[in-house]
Amino acid sequence: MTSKGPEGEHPSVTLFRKYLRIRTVQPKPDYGSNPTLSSILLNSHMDVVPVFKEHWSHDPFEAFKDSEGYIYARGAQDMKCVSIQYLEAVRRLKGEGHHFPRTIHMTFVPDEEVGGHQGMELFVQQPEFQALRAGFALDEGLANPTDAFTVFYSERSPWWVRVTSTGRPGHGSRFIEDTAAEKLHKVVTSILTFREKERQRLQSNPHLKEGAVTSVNLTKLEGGVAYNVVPATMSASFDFRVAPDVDLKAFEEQLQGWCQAAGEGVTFEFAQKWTKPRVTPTDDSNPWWKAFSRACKDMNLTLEPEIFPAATDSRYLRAVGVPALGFSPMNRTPVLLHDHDERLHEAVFLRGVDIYTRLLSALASVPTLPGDS
Ligand SMILES: CSCC[C@H](NC=O)C(=O)O
Ligand SMILES: [Zn+2]
Ligand SMILES: [Zn+2]
Repeated sequence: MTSKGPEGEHPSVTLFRKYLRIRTVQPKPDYGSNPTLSSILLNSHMDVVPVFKEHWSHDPFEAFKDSEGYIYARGAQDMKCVSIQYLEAVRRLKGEGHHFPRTIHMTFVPDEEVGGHQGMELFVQQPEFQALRAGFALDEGLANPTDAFTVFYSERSPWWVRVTSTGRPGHGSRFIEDTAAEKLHKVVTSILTFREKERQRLQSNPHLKEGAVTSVNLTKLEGGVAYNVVPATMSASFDFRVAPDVDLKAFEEQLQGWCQAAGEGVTFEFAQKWTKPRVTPTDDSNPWWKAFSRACKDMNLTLEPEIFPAATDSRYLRAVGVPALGFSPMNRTPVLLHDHDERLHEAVFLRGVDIYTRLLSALASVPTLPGDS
């Protein structure tokens, strides 16, 4: 028996008819694609963050679907949804027999959640990456609880800073001068004062979104050996997320200034220091944005362009000159990445496949650009 297509036609006949529709007429045959054009890169990371199983309503690795259609799992939003949506959209386009001028590549990379140092950071330096000839990339975004979809055109730079303070040790019963703790306290106060200023700046200006200001959190305090021993060294660790418009040299000098003002023997070191923030233009000067936003408009989707508040692999792509947008098509969905009970409604997931299908057609059809060889 031969299987029949949706309209009862033999699939071989359907394929034959699709081939006939491609206008390969001499003297200007349309072979469908143009491998000299730069490609579209669809990136997603495979790793997920750890879970606190006891806080979950369902096993985070079972992908339980409740009676309403919510799928619970670590990675449901960040970002296994996107990986499968890419694959399904490409499968659909291939199944429908589409051919586009530009090649679409998909990358499934490791280690994004721990900084991408053995993942995308390394990959973009390899000849295999160059060989993809990526002209534009899509990567992850965030859910949006409203009807709109958020799209990210830049990111804040992660600066993970450890401040170490050294001072005079001694017996815990005495008023010792110049202790590590009091100097560290000064630095902590300076940094938390800066934090409050940025928080206020964000709060008082409705036009500013989270990613447009610099955030910082005190995330670790270390030092000390016993109640009655004044330690000679103590440290405080901070997670800074520096807005892309900040002068990074001046910002580092500010850090230096806070440490110096606290006294002798206060130094800082970096555990992460991103210094190449890039912005992908979101106006019609950027043909990729034009195609992306146009396709969204055609689907009646409302876009909210923003700066990604944390860090993704997009920063490595943008830094090597590949314009990138961070987009996870999840509207009417609370932002639950890295949270307990991370979940996604199946209808939102499926609509995402439709959205990518349209977006990919538009992006892979962007006509020849000056940069294309
Ligand atoms: C400094 S690399 C850390 C990358 C991480 N990415 C996702 O959460 C983040 O904390 O933003
Ligand atoms: Zn992610
Ligand atoms: Zn993540």
